[in-house]
Formats: sequence, structure tokens, C-alpha cells
Amino acid sequence: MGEAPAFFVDHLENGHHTNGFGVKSEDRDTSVQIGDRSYVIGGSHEGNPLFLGVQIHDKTTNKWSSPTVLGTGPKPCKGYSAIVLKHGRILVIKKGSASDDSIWFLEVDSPFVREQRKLLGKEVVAWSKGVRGNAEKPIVISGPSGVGKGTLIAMLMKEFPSMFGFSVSHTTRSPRFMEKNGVHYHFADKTVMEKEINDGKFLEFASVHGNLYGTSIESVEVVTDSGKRCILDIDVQGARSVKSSSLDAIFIFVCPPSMKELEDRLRARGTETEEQIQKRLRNAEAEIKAGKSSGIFEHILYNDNLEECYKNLKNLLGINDDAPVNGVEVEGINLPKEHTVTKIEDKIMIQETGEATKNNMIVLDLASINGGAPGRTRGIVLDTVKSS
Ligand SMILES: Nc1nc2c(ncn2[C@@H]2O[C@H](COP(=O)(O)OP(=O)(O)O)[C@@H](O)[C@H]2O)c(=O)[nH]1
Ligand SMILES: Nc1ncnc2c1ncn2[C@@H]1O[C@H](COP(=O)(O)OP(=O)(O)O)[C@@H](O)[C@H]1O
Repeated sequence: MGEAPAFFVDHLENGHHTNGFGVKSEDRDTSVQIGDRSYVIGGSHEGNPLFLGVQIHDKTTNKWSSPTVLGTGPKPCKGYSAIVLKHGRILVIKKGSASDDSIWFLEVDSPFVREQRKLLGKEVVAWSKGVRGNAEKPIVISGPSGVGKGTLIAMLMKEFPSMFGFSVSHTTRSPRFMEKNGVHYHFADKTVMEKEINDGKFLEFASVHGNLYGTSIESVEVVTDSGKRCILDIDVQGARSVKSSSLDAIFIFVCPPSMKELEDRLRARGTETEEQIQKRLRNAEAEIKAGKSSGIFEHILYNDNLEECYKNLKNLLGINDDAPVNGVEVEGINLPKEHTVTKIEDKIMIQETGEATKNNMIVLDLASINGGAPGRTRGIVLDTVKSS
């Protein structure tokens, strides 16, 4: 898909037009055209006033459709500017919104959306909030049951509580003694979880040791929004799905020193029945093989001596004793309530309008944006050009 020409900002003419659902679009709706399709952004999603609506009009069939909308999108507001970017994204700028909620990307044909469309077998679009600066990449940690993933992650979160946040997965397995719902896992009913997977609420999911596990899009967004670096403890199948998404993570596989040691650790943990231990050990061999040879993981760690392994983990994450470790500051983007938007190459010019205007212009440089749905689009550079 080619990039739209500059100055491509299109508000619906006269603001009123009846769509295929018999719903009147209001004058705060905004539409953009990509090929034969118009994407109309405005109103609410499926009658829910908390979610901004997205509808698609196909010129060739003259039909309207309501796509499945993935990710937590912007809350509806008074008006929007929308502009087509390359790689199947639409930049949506909210008028008169809070500074941490002003810049959004609606992905209509990104690799993530294409993948989800195939998976769910229906029309899909996905929201991703735009943030300034570059947060560190999320971390995916995989490895066989009992190798020490949870232990290593707990050490990292304890030492650097403001830097790392854990993506709390959903699972249909029963909670272990000491495991808390919403902290270690969201313990879920199978039917409910399957429905949510069908509704596109999950970034990835897999059947592991006879239970369903999955990472919801929201669980990743919650961590990213807190300015922390997201850690995902997921199996190899899940890691493969994340690898093909736009999450742009670091992939680490943890190996045991031997199968005998793995078995001893699983038994010593005392959380599984003998039958479950046997199942996990059977699966371990295939997981280790896949972990080492699949090309998914750029780092393999051996967890023999725990302290040494933890030190190696910190090293590969770029944490050493000399470097200060802090959370990432989440900076907002303050935009004028009334404005016009124009685009020249990767730069978006936001010009204040209205009576009390000082004619200052805000420039968003999108040349280095990265990440995207599910999660946040990072790397927006912001500049203010003052009128002389
Ligand atoms: N694909 C996927 N795997 C997960 C998820 N959450 C946990 N897992 C994996 O499921 C497996 C079993 O996890 P768990 O029952 O907690 O047992 P443990 O690994 O022995 O602590 C591990 O390999 C986890 O990495 C998830 O959201 N998605
Ligand atoms: N390097 C290590 N040496 C000995 N025991 C370990 C080591 N790492 C972890 N353990 C222990 O092994 C058991 C399994 O670790 P855990 O973190 O629960 O594994 P996972 O999350 O990969 O299933 C726990 O009882 C933990 O205390």
C-alpha cells in the first residue's frame, strides 16, 4: 500500500450520512480513504460509550462493515484528525484530549492485523497508542517447566521494581497454593477464555501441558502504560506467535543443566502431582530442542548456578552495576484543542487554530516510530515551532 499524499485529512462532508446500519454518523466523525475503502472513525463502538467506533465502507460493494477492534482504543471525544501513514496505519489525533491520550494509531493493514485477520477469519483493525521516546523492548522468557523462569523473573522484579512489569497471563489450570488471581495468573474458565480468544482479545495463546494459556493484549498494554519494561513468561509456541507480531521483543530461552536436575527441581517445588511432573518432563525434551533450534531465541541461558544465571540475564539485558536503572518516564503530548493537521513525508504539522491562537505549530516526527499493536507505538519525536 502506498503512502497517502501530503495534506490528506478528510472530514466527512456536511457531517451527516447514513451508514448501512441505519446509524447517523455525527459531524465529529472523521473518515480516511485507503484504496477502495473508507475508514470512518467516530461515535461509539457497538453502542459502548467508552470505546470509539470504527466502520468500514467498501466502494466496490457499497457495503458498510463493523470490524473487530483489537486493543484498548481512545475514548470518544469531540473530534479527530486522521491521516494515512505507510504500512497500513492511520494516525488519529484527538482534539481537546488529555496529554497521555492524544495520539493514536489505527492499524488497518499492518503485519499484526493481517496475522490476526487470518487467525480470526474476520475483518480486524487494531489500536495502538502513540508515546514519545523509546521504551526498552519487552522481554520474552521461555523454557521447560521447573527450569527457574519464575525464580529469575521474581529476582529481576524484586531488584528493579520500577523498571520491570510482569504480563499476567490467563490460564485454565488451577491455582497453586500461594498463587494469587490477577498477580501470578488470571485464572480463567475455559469457555470464557475461548470466547475472548475468538473476540480477538489475545496477543497469543497455546495449549501447554493440557491447559490453555494466553497473553491478553490488555496485559501487555497495562505494563507498557505504566512506563515499565514488560516481561512475558510464555512457552515456545507463544514465543513463536509473539515473534511474528509487531511486539519487537527480546527472546530468551532458559535451559536446565541436565534432565535429571530439571526433574529434581520439579519434584522439590512440590506443586505438581507425579502424573503432572511426568507430563512436564516429557514435554521438556521437545521444548528444549525447539528452544535451541527454532531460531526464535537470540539468547540461551543455562540455569545451573542461580546467582550466575541471574547475573548473565542482567548482562544481556544491558543492566550492569555502572548503569543507573530507572523506569521509563511516560511523557504526554499536549495538543491544542482546535487545530489543523498536515503531513509532509514523516512529519506531521499540527497548527493551532481559533481566536486566541498564538499560531504555534507542533511537529510530530514519525521517522523513527517502532512497536505498534498490540501495545504502544514508540519513538514519536515532538518539536514546537513558535510563531515569530
Ligand atoms: N503461550 C503461553 N504460554 C504460557 C503463558 N503463561 C504461561 N505459559 C507457559 O506455560 C507453561 C506452564 O506454566 P505453569 O503452569 O505456570 O508452570 P511452570 O512453568 O512449571 O511454572 C510454561 O512454559 C509457561 O511459560 C501464556 O500466556 N502463553
Ligand atoms: N539454579 C537453580 N538451582 C536450584 N534450584 C533452582 C534454580 N533455579 C530455580 N530453582 C528452583 O527450581 C524450582 C523451579 O523453579 P521455577 O522458577 O518455579 O521454574 P519455572 O518457572 O521455570 O517452572 C523452584 O523450586 C526454584 O526454587
